[in-house]
Parts: sequence; C-alpha cells; structure tokens
Amino acid sequence: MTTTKGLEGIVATTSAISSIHNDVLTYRGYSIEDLAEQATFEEVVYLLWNGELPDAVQLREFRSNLANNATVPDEIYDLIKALPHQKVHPMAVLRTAVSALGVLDEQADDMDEKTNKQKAIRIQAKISTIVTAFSRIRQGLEPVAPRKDLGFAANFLYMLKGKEPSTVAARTFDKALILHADHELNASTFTARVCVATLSDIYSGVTAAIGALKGPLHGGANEQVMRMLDKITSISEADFFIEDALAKKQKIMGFGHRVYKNGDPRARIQKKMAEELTQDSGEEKLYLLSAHIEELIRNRKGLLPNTDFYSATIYHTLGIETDLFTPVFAVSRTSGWVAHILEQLGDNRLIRPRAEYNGQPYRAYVPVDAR
Ligand SMILES: CC(=O)SCCNC(=O)CCNC(=O)[C@H](O)C(C)(C)COP(=O)(O)OP(=O)(O)OC[C@H]1O[C@@H](n2cnc3c(N)ncnc32)[C@H](O)[C@@H]1OP(=O)(O)O
Ligand SMILES: O=C([O-])CC(=O)C(=O)O
Repeated sequence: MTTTKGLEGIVATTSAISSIHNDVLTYRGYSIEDLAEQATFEEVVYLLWNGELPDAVQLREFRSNLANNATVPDEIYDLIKALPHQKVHPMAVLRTAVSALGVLDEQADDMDEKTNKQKAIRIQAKISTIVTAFSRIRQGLEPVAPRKDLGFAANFLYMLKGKEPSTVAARTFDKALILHADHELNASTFTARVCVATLSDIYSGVTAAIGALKGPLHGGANEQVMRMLDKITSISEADFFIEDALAKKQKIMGFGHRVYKNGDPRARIQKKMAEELTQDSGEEKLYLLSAHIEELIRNRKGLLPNTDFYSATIYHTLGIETDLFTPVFAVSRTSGWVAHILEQLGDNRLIRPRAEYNGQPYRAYVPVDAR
C-alpha cells in the first residue's frame, strides 16, 4: 500500500468539471481569466452543472429559475432567529440552515437526476438568502427579501445592505463569485463527493462540504487574512509583524497552496481587482498593505498568495463583514460542490480508501481486574 500524508499527489477520481494543469485553471475547458472577464456567475453555474455555456434563452430561463427559488421557508428564518446570534459563527449557522433546508424539502431523498438538478437550483438560490438574512437578523434588522429583477451577485449585496449596489460593486462581486466557483478536488469538494457516494442526499453533501470549507486551512483562511490585516495598522508595522509570526512558526493565512507552486492564477486576477476597487473607493491603503505583505512573504519564504489573500481586501472594500467572508465563499462554491455531486452520482461507486495500520500489534485481551 502507498500512502502520503494528506493524500498529497494522489489522484482520487476522474472529473470533467475543472482542471488545474501547469498552473492554468479551467472550468469545463474555459480559462478562469476568460470567464472572470466575460461571463456572469449564472453562466458559470450553468456551465459547471451542464458542461456547456447556455445560449441566451437557456440563460434567461436559468436566471429566472434561480430568482424564483431564492425565497426561504419561514421555518428557516425562525431557526436563524432562535440561534445565539452574537456567539455563533456564520459558517455554523449556514451549515445548520442548509441541513434544515433538506429537512423541509419533501424531495430531499428523491435521487433521480432531474429532481437532483431542481434541488440544486433551490440550494444555490437560497444560500444567498440565508447568509444575508443571518447578517441582518443578528444586527436586529429585518431580512431583506430577494428581488427577481436583480442578477445573483447584485441580489446578494442588495439583501445584505438593503440597498441596490453600484454597478462596479455588483460586477466586482460577480467576478469574485466566478473565481471561487470550483477548484478540482479541494477538501470541501472531496468531502461532498465522499458523502454522496454513499447515496446520501444532495443536502447532506452540501452540508458536509460547508463543514470542510469552514476550517482556516481551507475557506476559513479569507477571514483570518482580514483579521491579520486589521492587526497591522501600517506598512511600517508589517515587517515586524510578519517576522514575528514566522519566528513563531505561525502560518501566514492566504499564502501557500497544496497544488499551485508557482502561484494561484485566481490571486493574480484578484490582486488587480483589489487594486482597482480600492482606488475607486478611496481605500487604497488596504491594497497597498496587502501588496507589501505579498512582497515580504515572497522574499522571506518564497510563498505566493492563494485565492483567499486578496479576497479579504475585495470583500472588506465591498462592505462585507469579516466573518461573512467564508460564507460568501460557500455561496459561490456551492455551484462547484453541486457539479461534483451530480458527476459523482452519475457514475457512482462508494469511496472507501484503505488506511495503513501503524498501531499496536495483535495482543490478547486483558480483563479489567487484571489491568
Ligand atoms: C481556498 C483555499 O483553500 S486556498 C488555501 C487557504 N489556506 C491558507 O491560506 C492557510 C495557510 N496556508 C497553509 O496552511 C498551507 O499552505 C496549505 C494548507 C494551503 C497547503 O498545505 P500543504 O500543502 O500541506 O503544505 P504544508 O503545510 O505542508 O507546507 C509546506 C511548507 O511550507 C510552509 N508553509 C506553507 N504555507 C505556509 C504559510 N501560509 N505560512 C508559512 N509557512 C507556510 C510550511 O510551514 C511547510 O514548511 P516546512 O516544510 O518548513 O515545515
Ligand atoms: O484546491 C484547494 O486545495 C484549495 C483551493 O484553492 C480551493 O478550494 O479553491
């Protein structure tokens, strides 16, 4: 048996959804650069789930399908209100609420492809409503109902703030969602696939994936990046802060990657987005600090930023609360999880690897009185 710690380098499945090859990331064969520049998030979700970009009619229908399914049942609002708002992490709320959506969906256990795709639409559409409702409820505000005339990205920001976002904000957020939509066999996607490969339902798969995304070595890193940036109040402080963290053998959040060793292509796009957005909004200080830290870590450790690093600057500048950064990632990545769940179920086999045993050798049982 061969084993590598953390399954590094192990090819665990075939997949036709996204590819990372020579540090180039593609979704269904389209480069992430082209999609981020030219597509909308809805087009990308359709692409991930169906294998092809939609034509104009298909896109219109898909958009209205999402918009028509964005309202959540009252039980979800009641559940969110009943949770201890000030103490609980929004990712824990999201995990609980998506699981509850499954409880309330009478078709949760219908496993045919058509019904699974309808449930996929329902989950993708409702997840924005859940995240934004939680944010408002914990501030003592009423949740804002989704609007049918807004695109997915604009609707999220509208439900969060209660007012329509600017065109720049909506487009920047749309692009950010595209960049996070899928990423081959990352930890949360693998989790989703393992879960549904037992023939468990799609809600269980997404709930399990949310749990895996929450951790700071994965999606949770974007929140930790912002917490770090908040602690460093000026560029002149950054050198000391980073040196100190490295001396203490702490990991610098938003840097390093299991697969990319020459840099994450998404981070390059996000860096430019962060620069433009912060210049536009007069918050350039945060971008300049981030760029300085990137330079420091590159020189000190040879490490490059991953997709979580500049996300922090972008989300913060868009006015998103820091602990909502990872839920925002989940809103986008749901599209990838669902694509992988559908692919897994389309040609399923139970996922059950082996463990190389390194415990005690075979030994005789000793009765409790004799121990
Ligand atoms: C969307 C995403 O999930 S992107 C990843 C988000 N996560 C983060 O940003 C958290 C910070 N980064 C990390 O912890 C890691 O780089 C990971 C988890 C992303 C990848 O981990 P692995 O492939 O297991 O690499 P591993 O943790 O073994 O690191 C290899 C070496 O680089 C160092 N290293 C890797 N990342 C960092 C970092 N961010 N800061 C400091 N040192 C680092 C490790 O300490 C280790 O050094 P050593 O060989 O001297 O012990
Ligand atoms: O692929 C990974 O290991 C982590 C990552 O970048 C992602 O999920 O977007």
